[in-house]
Amino acid sequence: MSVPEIATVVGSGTMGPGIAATLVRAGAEVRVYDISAEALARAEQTFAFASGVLDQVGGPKVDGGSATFTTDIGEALAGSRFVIEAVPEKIELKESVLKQIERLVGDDVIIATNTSGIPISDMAPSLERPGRFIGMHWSNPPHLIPMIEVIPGDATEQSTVDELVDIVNSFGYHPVLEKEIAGFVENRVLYAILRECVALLDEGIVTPEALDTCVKWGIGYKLSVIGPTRLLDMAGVDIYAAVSGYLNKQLDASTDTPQVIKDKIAAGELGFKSSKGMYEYGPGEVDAKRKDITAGLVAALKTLSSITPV
Ligand SMILES: NC(=O)C1=CN([C@@H]2O[C@H](COP(=O)(O)OP(=O)(O)OC[C@H]3O[C@@H](n4cnc5c(N)ncnc54)[C@H](O)[C@@H]3O)[C@@H](O)[C@H]2O)C=CC1
Ligand SMILES: Cc1ncc(C(=O)O)c(C(=O)O)c1O
Repeated sequence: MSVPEIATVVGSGTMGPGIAATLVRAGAEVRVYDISAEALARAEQTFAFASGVLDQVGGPKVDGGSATFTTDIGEALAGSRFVIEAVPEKIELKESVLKQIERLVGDDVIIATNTSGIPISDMAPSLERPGRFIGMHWSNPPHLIPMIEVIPGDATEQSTVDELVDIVNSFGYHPVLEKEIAGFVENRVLYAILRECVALLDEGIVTPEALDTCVKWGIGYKLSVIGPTRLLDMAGVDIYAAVSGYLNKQLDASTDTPQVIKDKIAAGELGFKSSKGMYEYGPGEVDAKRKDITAGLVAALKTLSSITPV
């Protein structure tokens, strides 16, 4: 199966435009919908940027893809064969948007959610046809991270799972089929790392710059080639037993969002979007960092795609 001829992206903030660019490159006629005209205007620009990045990467391209941007949900969903919801991570909002979508599409249309980790079965009861509802978790930036978690809920039909796996394969991404669990797999791992990182910073064990160097070169570089399961074999399962025996009980085990992060939110220090977060950014610096991150990911994607999978 190829990517559906007509697809709709609902919610066009950080994730929507890159998702749309990926689907368009795979040949789909994509309608991008958002309730906010301002968000859509920004999305047109980020979509164009993401499409340019995909040209730079130079992967397979299917002719005939196109994108239109609209604040009219009926227009966005008319004739659509596949819908990906990417509105903010609030369950009540998602449920109401999902219901709205379901009323406007055919019975056999797949409705996927890009939730970062809300269990699919928690949202499914809001739908009349939960069999066609499924988790499709893209990673940020979605046009450059070629892995998508596919998460069926209790009521998701097997045909929905199979079709989504085919769709993900059709644009050359790696589908990762998982059993349902809060946070799914990627964010459980990422948030275990981030919890420890924030604790180490808060305790003054390491500076932000030194932490980033340590994790990027000591862990990220290595894991981008070998993966954690293989890493256990390379290090030795006996080493893991020896170290985890004394270390696991010392690791941060807090269950709430750290106070230092709550303080930053209260101060409006949200990161790139407010020019101050964990770091502070001078004029033009956020754009420069975004460009460097894109260039780095493009180079790494090309290299990692060309090496033997381990
Ligand atoms: N930002 C990230 O790194 C990642 C986010 N996600 C998930 O993807 C989803 C979207 O995240 P972001 O793009 O970061 O959010 P965002 O806040 O940047 O964008 C959400 C967009 O949805 C629009 N919206 C709000 N209510 C709407 C409605 N009723 N109908 C249509 N559009 C509506 C907003 O105007 C906004 O443009 C969330 O569930 C998030 O957890 C998943 C992977 C990575
Ligand atoms: C900090 C953070 N949180 C969530 C996600 C996600 O995948 O949902 C990401 C991401 O990189 O995609 C993230 O960086």
